[in-house]
Amino acid sequence: TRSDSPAPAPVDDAVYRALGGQTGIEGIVDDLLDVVVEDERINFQFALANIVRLRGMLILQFCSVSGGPCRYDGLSMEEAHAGRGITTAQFNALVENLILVMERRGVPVATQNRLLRRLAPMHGDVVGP
Ligand code: HEM
Repeated sequence: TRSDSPAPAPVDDAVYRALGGQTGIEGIVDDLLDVVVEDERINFQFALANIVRLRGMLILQFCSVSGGPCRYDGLSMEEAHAGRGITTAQFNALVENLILVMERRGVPVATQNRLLRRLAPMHGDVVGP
C-alpha cells in the first residue's frame, strides 16, 4: 500500500438525510410502486413480481446507496433483471417515475440528482435481453 494512497471515501449520509431518512425513503418507494403499477409502459414487467419483497429490497438499496445505515442484501442488479428484456426506454420510464415522486415529495433537485447519479451506473446490469 502506498503511503499516499487515498483514504476510503468517508461514509457520508447527506443524501440519505436529504431524502428524509428511513421514513422518507419508505414513502418514496411506496409512491414509486404506486406510480409504476399505473404506468402501462412498464407495469407488465411487474405482473408476476413479489411486490412485498421488491418494496423491502428497494428501501434497503436506496438507503444503502444514499449512505444510510443499511446494507443491501438482495440479488445483484444483473441477477434480478436478467432475462426480462428490459429496454432503455423502460429504464428511463422508471427513472422518470422516481423523479416524479421525489418532486411531489419536495426532495431538492440536487438531492434527486445525487441519488440518480448513484443509480445510473446500474443501467448496464438492468437493461438487456
Ligand atoms: C436503476 C434502476 C433499477 C433499480 C435500482 C432496481 C432495483 C431492483 C431491486 C433492488 C430488485 C429486488 C431484487 C431482489 O429481489 O433481490 C429488483 C427486482 C426487479 N426489478 Fe428492478 N430495478 C431497476 C430497474 C428496473 C426496471 C427498469 C424494471 C422493468 C421495467 C425492473 C423490473 C424488476 C423486476 C420485474 C424485478 C423482480 C421483482 C420480483 O419478481 O420480485 N427493474 N429491482
